[in-house]
Amino acid sequence: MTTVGADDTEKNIRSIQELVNAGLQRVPAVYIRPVQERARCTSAPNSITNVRDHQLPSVPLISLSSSSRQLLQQVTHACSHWGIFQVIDHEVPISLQNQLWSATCHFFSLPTKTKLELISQDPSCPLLFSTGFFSHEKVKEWKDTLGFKPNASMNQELLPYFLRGPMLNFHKKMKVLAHKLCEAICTTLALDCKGFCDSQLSRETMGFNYYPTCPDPDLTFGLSSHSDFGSLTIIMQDEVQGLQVRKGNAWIDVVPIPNSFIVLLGDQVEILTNGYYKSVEHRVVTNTMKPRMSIACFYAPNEHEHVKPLNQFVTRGCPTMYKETKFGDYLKHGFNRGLNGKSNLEFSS
Ligand SMILES: O=C(O)CCC(=O)C(=O)O
Ligand SMILES: [Fe+2]
Repeated sequence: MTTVGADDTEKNIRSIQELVNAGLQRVPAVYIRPVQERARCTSAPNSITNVRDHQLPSVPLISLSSSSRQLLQQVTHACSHWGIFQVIDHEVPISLQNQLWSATCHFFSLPTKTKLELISQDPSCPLLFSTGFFSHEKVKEWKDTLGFKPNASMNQELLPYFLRGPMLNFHKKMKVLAHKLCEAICTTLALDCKGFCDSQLSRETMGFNYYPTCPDPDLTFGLSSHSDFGSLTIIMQDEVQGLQVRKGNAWIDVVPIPNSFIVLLGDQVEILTNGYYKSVEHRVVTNTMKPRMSIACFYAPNEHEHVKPLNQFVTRGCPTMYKETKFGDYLKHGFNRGLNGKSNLEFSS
């Protein structure tokens, strides 16, 4: 087994997966979190309970084939107490999910050089491969990501042949699911569904995440604590546990359930509802045993859209908590600042 020393790995890092496959035995310095930010640290001033130490509630599980009354009750509960739920009976064919998993596994099994060759430099190519979350982040995340940003003028021919079909078909099915979920959420808020969903789901992106095994999971995160910048995120995760959500003072594991999706409320829902529904803080921890993969579909307003609390959520007893902000500026601020809990909401405060 080759040993890759920390010093070899700090320049030009393109793929953490490649370093791990080459036998990396220590976490390189650029991936090491300051002590107070680590997952298991109990001496941090605002330290929160380690999820494994206590008997904690689990993330709500909702069947989309429930009666509409039951469905709305469950969505109301999940959105007002959690900002996250898992759904089953969603009508996204398991065969399509499996096709996309196989294609994604194949992509991540390729050498970094081949991965990069598959991603065209043509500006109309909607794909981007990266390590960590941002190219300029101070401490890197323990993950590699293939980002997909579909748009009307993208050249589909530039998508790698083995990913093209499953990716585009899955993206189409997930849009239908996103609308269904958004309509349920709107109904619980007594809002005009069409206008709300059309604007909040108009910017679509997908992230294919690969979290390699880590020699010392206590030192690093697959993805550090954050809330999503957009409105709604739907995640398909494999059978390897790693995603955790913050509930009060505890981090709770989102336990993998076969043929389910995870639904998360993002910051724009919190802004529009003036904090009535809140975005959920979440993170991904790594492990020494098995790599983890997830596919996240992000829905958000267009970048030119201005977002502010809707009138019906602003009352004398509940004055406006957020100022009007252009979503493009919110996004830019978040990307420049990096992931840090729910702090990006301060930009709109
Ligand atoms: O990998 C996951 O389960 C979570 C991914 C995530 O939170 C994100 O990409 O924003
Ligand atoms: Fe996220």
